[in-house]
Amino acid sequence: MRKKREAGGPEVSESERLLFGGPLRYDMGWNEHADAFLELSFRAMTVRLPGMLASSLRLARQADPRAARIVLAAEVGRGAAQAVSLLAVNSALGKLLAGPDIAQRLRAAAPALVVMAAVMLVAALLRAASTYATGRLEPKVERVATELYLERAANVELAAIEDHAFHKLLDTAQYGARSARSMISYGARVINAVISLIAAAGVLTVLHPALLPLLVTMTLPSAWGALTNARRRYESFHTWVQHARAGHLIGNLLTEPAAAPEIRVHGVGPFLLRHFRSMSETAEAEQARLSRLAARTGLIAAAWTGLATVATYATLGALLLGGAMALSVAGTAVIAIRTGSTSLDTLVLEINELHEEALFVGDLQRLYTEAAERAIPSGGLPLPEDPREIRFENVTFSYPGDAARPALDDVSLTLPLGRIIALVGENGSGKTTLVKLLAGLYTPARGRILWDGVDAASADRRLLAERVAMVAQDFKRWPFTARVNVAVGRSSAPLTEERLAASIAEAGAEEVVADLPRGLDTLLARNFSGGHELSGGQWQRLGIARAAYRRGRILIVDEPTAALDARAELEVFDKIRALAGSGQTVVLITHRLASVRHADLVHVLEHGRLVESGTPEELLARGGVYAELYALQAEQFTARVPAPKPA
Ligand SMILES: Nc1ncnc2c1ncn2[C@@H]1O[C@H](COP(=O)(O)OP(=O)(O)OP(=O)(O)O)[C@@H](O)[C@H]1O
Repeated sequence: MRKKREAGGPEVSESERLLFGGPLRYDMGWNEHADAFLELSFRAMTVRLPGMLASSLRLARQADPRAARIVLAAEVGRGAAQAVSLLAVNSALGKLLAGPDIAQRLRAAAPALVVMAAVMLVAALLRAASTYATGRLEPKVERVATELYLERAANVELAAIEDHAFHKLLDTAQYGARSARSMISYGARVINAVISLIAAAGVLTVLHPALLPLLVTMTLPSAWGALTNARRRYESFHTWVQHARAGHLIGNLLTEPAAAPEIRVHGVGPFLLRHFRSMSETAEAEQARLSRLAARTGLIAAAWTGLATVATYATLGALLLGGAMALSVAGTAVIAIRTGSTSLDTLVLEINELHEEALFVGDLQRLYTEAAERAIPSGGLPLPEDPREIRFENVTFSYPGDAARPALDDVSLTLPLGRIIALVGENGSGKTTLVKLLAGLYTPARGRILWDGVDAASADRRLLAERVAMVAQDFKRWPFTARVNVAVGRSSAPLTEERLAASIAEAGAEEVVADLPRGLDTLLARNFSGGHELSGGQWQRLGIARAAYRRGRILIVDEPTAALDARAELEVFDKIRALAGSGQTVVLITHRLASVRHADLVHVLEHGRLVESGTPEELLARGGVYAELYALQAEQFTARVPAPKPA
């Protein structure tokens, strides 16, 4: 409990409450970390060390096997060089401090001194090789890890992307690739420090058995301090990652073009700035808390190290005084203790850094695993080549966290292919949800969606998506050229001018393209130099062109004319009708009931339930929900048009 409060830091700021409706801290309940990754005890870390090194090495080998081999060989070589160098020092000191004649002693020590020089040269060369190979390796490792992250994230079900817990993982795992990069150099240094430590420890044990435990005692406090701080930093990072994202969000809102007009007209700038400052101050308070604790831990560790150092050198002195150790041996011992404690200090720090980075890489690996589990399944039954109809059979679907209010409730309906089918209903009645299920973006909680006899749940999802082209209500306005904005409808197909021109004509978007300063090569992103912005209606035409470019058998258009003027609306519906005439299935969602009269079949939804189905004429004649909505809209146009005044 104490840890939880510690990481939670200051109280929830007013800004968090007002802008985001509550605290933006992830709850760091320990049960979330069943794998005990946060258990940062020295023993736990040492046990995990080989695994961490192995995972770095695996990534490195995947990214650039040659560079990985060079780094590994160079670091092992450097460690070995240090061992040889210590032995040479020992031998040189032994020769220099024993014997009568100084010239003779120097001669005797010369081979050892030559060995020391040669070893230094080799070590320098190895260091250069390692620096070069590490520098080559690091960006590649980061790229490989990032690619994996993006690939897996792009391939999960839509429901996972909308799931809060998965989003947290996406949030934290994004730092993993950078950590994977850093792990390379930390890993290399750890290997190097381990080997040189083994060398120093070996030499010390040979010199006197008491020296090794003393060396370890000297290093333990700094190990403890580094570990304690690392755990605090990691815990805090996890708790605060969402808060940090919100801070960036406010910062971006202040500069992005989409928000710029409202910021100026409504004077939102100072309001956002105030909250940016307040959120930053809350985050700074957390940083200050961490620094305060780090300083305290550092002081305690330093006091213990000081005591241990005094004890070590006092022991050495006592051994000398008592005649238990020769002066030359004591000299080597001092050097070995210094080398050893430096190596051990470095080792502890590097392991700690490695471990801290490994925690983030651990997040990344958890994301890889979870994303693989939640990936859109591959394989499955083929769909009928030319199905006659798609049937929804008692389909119920709720959005995650909203099971009490199903967005679709026991819906059974038929979508005959090759026709225009309109979905009608008031806001929130479930029309968009229905087409998302049709497109395979969600799967029903209950019931089935049958393509002739084949259940979409057991069908190959990629084949299903192949058949569908969709202009969603909030279709993506890609910040790329107009050409890409159309051709992205089927990015796997080779981009041909004929197909582009045909789709643009089908969507009636020729004028939109003709008006662009550089035609199809115009960049449709205002915030880049040379970028151009389209109006809502112009974008909508391009959206329809994109769907036409896709050439899916089933065209789903959700509010295709919402942003179009009256003339353009008529034109777009004519185009859509023409498409249906050529055998294309059109599933149309619209609130403009005048446009629905050309549909072959209309399904009316209300609160997630199907309430009426039939041709527009049948529904009008029935006098139900459709007729009521139709009458409401028609009323708006029955007012008499004023007669022109006589001249
Ligand atoms: N991604 C989502 N997560 C959670 N709830 C959602 C999501 N999308 C829609 N809903 C909810 O599901 C219900 C049906 O929404 P849907 O978008 O299907 O309605 P609609 O008929 O298309 O409405 P509109 O005419 O306004 O476009 C609504 O209550 C809505 O709040």
